[in-house]
Amino acid sequence: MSPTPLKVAVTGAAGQIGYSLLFRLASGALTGGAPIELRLLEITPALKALEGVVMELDDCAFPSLAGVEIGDDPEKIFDGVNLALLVGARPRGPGMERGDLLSANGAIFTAQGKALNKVAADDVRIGVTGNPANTNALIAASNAPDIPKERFSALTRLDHNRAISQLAAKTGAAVTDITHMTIWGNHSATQYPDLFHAQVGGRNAAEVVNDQEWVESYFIPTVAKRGAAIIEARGSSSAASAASATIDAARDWLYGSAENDWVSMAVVSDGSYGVPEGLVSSFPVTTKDGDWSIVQGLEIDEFSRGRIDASVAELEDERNAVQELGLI
Ligand SMILES: NC(=O)C1=CN([C@@H]2O[C@H](COP(=O)(O)OP(=O)(O)OC[C@H]3O[C@@H](n4cnc5c(N)ncnc54)[C@H](O)[C@@H]3O)[C@@H](O)[C@H]2O)C=CC1
Ligand SMILES: O=C([O-])CC(=O)C(=O)O
Repeated sequence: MSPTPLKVAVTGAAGQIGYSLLFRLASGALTGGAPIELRLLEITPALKALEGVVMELDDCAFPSLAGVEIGDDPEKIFDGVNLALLVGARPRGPGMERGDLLSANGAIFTAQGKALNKVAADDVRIGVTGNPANTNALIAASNAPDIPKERFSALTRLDHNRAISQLAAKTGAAVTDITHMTIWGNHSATQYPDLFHAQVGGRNAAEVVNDQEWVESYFIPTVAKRGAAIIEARGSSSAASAASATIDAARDWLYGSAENDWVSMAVVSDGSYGVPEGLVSSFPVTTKDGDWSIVQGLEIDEFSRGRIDASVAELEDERNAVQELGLI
């Protein structure tokens, strides 16, 4: 008998990220080919477009796709889901920061948090991609009091992957030689991609690069502002790379991160590294069997401390703003 399919909800399924994400999920990229059932949530006016996407999913005849359900009612779509990928939200346009989306998108995550609280499976994990991702995860978690807060995370894996790619290009190493990369803080222009703990072929990345000017003036801003550069070039925000990172993050969370390495995930802070408890902030984490733990004991020098603190201060401002809006 084939195993019970993993029930995965995707919100905003008719959007640009959805158009890449659904086909990767259905082809087995998350489950390694084990059966997956897709539960796709959209707003009512987008359901017709979503029907077209489902026709295309059918036409791929993916062996691992065990079923697809679509709808506009979160309580129906989230019923019994083991994983919810919350992608659906308005993207930013040119000249906007992701934080500008707080009030527009915050309400979506209040309603979805409540629905997940009511109907999701007991083992549910919730990954938030929709921006501003960290604070949307905080909103969803705050509205789902029966789901442990550790089950919510926000996506900084795209930033993590961007940082790996930039470091590989600079050093001539293969991406597979880059390990121990960390994104700290918010998925925003204040994020801190940290080269001081990263490694290239087992050697300290900052020492291999040996160019603090490149780190400060090129590497950090290129990674932190990559989303804006893509919007500028493409006219719309990153989609296929965001879908790919959403899968990388979910796969590692459910099935475990690589031995002798770590990944970046925005998770609820327990106070580690001076990040106030309760904020959803990106940390170096290892994952195993659906649980994550923050890597402990890393030395944080003055430069890194300043960068982490600046991003965390922005997260505190976002938390205050959504508190004032009554969303948490
Ligand atoms: N964390 C990250 O690394 C990244 C996050 N993003 C964010 O992901 C989000 C989605 O991006 P795109 O797919 O490009 O946007 P899009 O506009 O193409 O698609 C969003 C979809 O969400 C749907 N939607 C809106 N409200 C909804 C609701 N209440 N329930 C269900 N669906 C709803 C819309 O109808 C639309 O089809 C944006 O907020 C974007 O900024 C994008 C790239 C990277
Ligand atoms: O920049 C944006 O608005 C979309 C996004 O989050 C990213 O590409 O990192």
